[in-house]
Amino acid sequence: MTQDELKQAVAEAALDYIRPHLEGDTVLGIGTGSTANMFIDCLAAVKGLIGATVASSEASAERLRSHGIPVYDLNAVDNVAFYIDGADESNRALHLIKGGGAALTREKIVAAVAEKFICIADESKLVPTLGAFPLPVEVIPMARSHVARELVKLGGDPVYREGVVTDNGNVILDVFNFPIPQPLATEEKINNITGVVTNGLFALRPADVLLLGTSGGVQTLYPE
Ligand SMILES: O=C[C@H](O)[C@H](O)[C@H](O)COP(=O)(O)O
Repeated sequence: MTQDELKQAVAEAALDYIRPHLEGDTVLGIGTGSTANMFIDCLAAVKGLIGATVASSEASAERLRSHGIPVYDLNAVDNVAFYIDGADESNRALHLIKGGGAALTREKIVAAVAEKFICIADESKLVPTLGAFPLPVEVIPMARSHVARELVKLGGDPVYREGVVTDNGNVILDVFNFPIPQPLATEEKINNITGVVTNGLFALRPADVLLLGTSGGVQTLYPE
């Protein structure tokens, strides 16, 4: 199976997973990226079963609206039942690296609010140790050089993602050559650098379930 076919399979599996829990007023959190886009397209077929969505990026909000699916401001909802999103990497504890599409901060906010975070990914994303994928860090623009120097002190090799401005008006540093054996400690350490908005590690709030697309079918993984 191609990577796109695996992503389509997990998007459909996510819909099957949440469908029995949908009530007319259920609010869903929707992630960002190619896998989340496939989920949005699946959701369109059952949009009458949900109340509304909140989106982790302007791009996802636009795609949801194009299907006639209502998108609310997060401040206007009391509860988000499920957050469905992809990832750039996951380990077996379901700690993730996210932000390849620069949406990490809003993704982290919606994930923090959600009762259950369902991660959807193809099998290439499951790794023993996080960090082969460069870790995205969202940074206030004036702090870029300072944060880069601090990331070098932590042992990484930060690279400015040229030409990218986040939905929040900030910039991204991608940290290369930075294996992450202790995601919780690393997430906290990087977030403590002045000028960092947040980093793409989701360890303090990991996924609750990973639907992993493999050539043998979709596997349902829980944190180990
Ligand atoms: O900022 C982007 C997000 O964290 C995405 O969830 C992540 O990059 C995975 O994207 P894709 O589903 O396109 O591989």
